[in-house]
Amino acid sequence: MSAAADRLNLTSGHLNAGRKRSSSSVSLRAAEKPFKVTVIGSGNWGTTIAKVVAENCKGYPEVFAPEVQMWVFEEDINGEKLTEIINTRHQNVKYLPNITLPDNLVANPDLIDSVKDVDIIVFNIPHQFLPRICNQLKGHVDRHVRAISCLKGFEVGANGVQLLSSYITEELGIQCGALSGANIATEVAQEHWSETTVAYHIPKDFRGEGKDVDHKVLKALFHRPYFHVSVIEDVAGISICGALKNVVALGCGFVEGLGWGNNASAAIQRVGLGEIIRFGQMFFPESREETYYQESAGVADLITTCAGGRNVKVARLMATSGKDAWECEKELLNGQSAQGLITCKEVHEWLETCGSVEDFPLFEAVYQIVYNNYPMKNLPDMIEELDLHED
Ligand SMILES: NC(=O)C1=CN([C@@H]2O[C@H](COP(=O)(O)OP(=O)(O)OC[C@H]3O[C@@H](n4cnc5c(N)ncnc54)[C@H](O)[C@@H]3O)[C@@H](O)[C@H]2O)C=CC1
Ligand SMILES: O=C(CO)COP(=O)(O)O
Repeated sequence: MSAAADRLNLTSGHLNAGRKRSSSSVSLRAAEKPFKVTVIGSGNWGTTIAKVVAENCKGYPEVFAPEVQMWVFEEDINGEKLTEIINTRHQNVKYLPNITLPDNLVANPDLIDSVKDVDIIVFNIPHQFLPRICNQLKGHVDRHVRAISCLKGFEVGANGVQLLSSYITEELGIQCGALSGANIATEVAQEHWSETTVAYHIPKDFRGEGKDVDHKVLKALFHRPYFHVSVIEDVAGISICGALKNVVALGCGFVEGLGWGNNASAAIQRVGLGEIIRFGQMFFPESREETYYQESAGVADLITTCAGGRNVKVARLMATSGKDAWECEKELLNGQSAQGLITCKEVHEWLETCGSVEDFPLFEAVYQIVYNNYPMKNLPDMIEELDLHED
C-alpha cells in the first residue's frame, strides 16, 4: 500500500469540524492492526460514550476493531440480566432508556474478559468505584494499552489529591488521558449537538503513527457530527474543572431550592469558577488557566451542570424537602450518582490536610451543608465571612 493510500481521508465533518489545535490534518493513518476498544462502565454517561465510540468503531474499520465491549456491573431488571437486555434489545433500560444502541456494542459482565487483547480502555464509572475496578484489573492490562478517563472527581489518599487519570496510570502502569465537557448525557445520547474536550499526553514509549494512539486517533474515536471534539494536552485543567463544577452545582441547587433565583445562582457560579481556578493554581500548577475559559470542559461545563445536571437537582430537592443528600439522590436518580456529594468531602479532607480550607469558602460551605447540616440560608455569609478580600 502506498503512503498516500494507507491514509484515511476522514470526512471534513469528522476530523475537520470546528477550531482544532491538534488535528489540522484531515488524514489518519490506517492502523497496522485496528485498535480494539473497551468501555468500562454502563451508567448514564458510560452507555452514552459507549454508543459514541461504537458508532465510530463501526464507521472506521481501518482504524478500530468494529466490536466494542462495554463492561456492565450486572443487575437484575425484573428477572432479566441487564447485559442480556442490552445485547438483545440494544437498550440500557435502567440507565439510558429509550436510546437505541449500536449492535456492535457488546455488554459484558466479566471485567477481565472485557479487556482481553484491548488497545484502548475508556473508563466511565462513578469515581467512587474506580479503586476497586483498578484493583481487579491489575495484572490483566498490558503496559502498551492506552486509556481515557471520562470520570469526574478526584482520588484523595496517601498520595494527596490525585487526578483520576494519574491514579489509573499509577495503578495500572498505562498512559491515561481524560475526556470532559459540557455534556449532559441524555442530550448527547439523543444526538443534540454539543462539544467536548479530550486531553492526552503522548507517552515516551509512543510506538508511531498507525501503531499507537495519538491525538488524531482519539479524535476519530470520539468525534461525531453531534459531538464535536477538541483535543488538547491539558489533562489536569479539564479534570479539575470536571470534578469541581459538581461541587459548585450543589451550591447552585441550594440557592435555587431556596427560591432565590437566577442572580443567586450566577453569584455561586462566579465564586465557584474563581475557586476552581485557584484550586488548579495551588495544587496542579501544570494546568493552564485558559483551559477554564476556552474549552468545553471549563466554564461551559460549569454552566450546563448548574443549569440541568443531576447535582443541581439533588441539591434543589435537599433545599425544598429538608431531606438529606443521600435520600434525595436515591429518590431522584434511580441508581445514578451525584458525584459532587463525594467530591466535596474529598476536597474538604484535602484542604484540611494542607491547611487551605479558608481559601475555598464555597467548597467548604457546600461540604458543611451536605455533611454537617449547616443551614443553606447562611451560604452568602459563609462565603462572605471567609472572603479573602475583606480587611
Ligand atoms: N451522566 C452525565 O451526564 C455525565 C456524567 N459524567 C461522569 O461520568 C462518570 C460516570 O457517570 P455515569 O455513567 O453517569 O454513572 P451513573 O451516575 O449513571 O451511575 C450508575 C452506574 O454505576 C454503576 N455501579 C453501581 N454500583 C457499582 C459498583 N459497586 N461498582 C461499579 N459500578 C457500579 C451502575 O452499574 C451504573 O453503570 C461520573 O464520574 C460522572 O460524573 C460526565 C459527563 C456527563
Ligand atoms: O458532568 C455533567 C455534564 O457535563 C453531568 O453533570 P451531573 O453529574 O451533575 O448530571
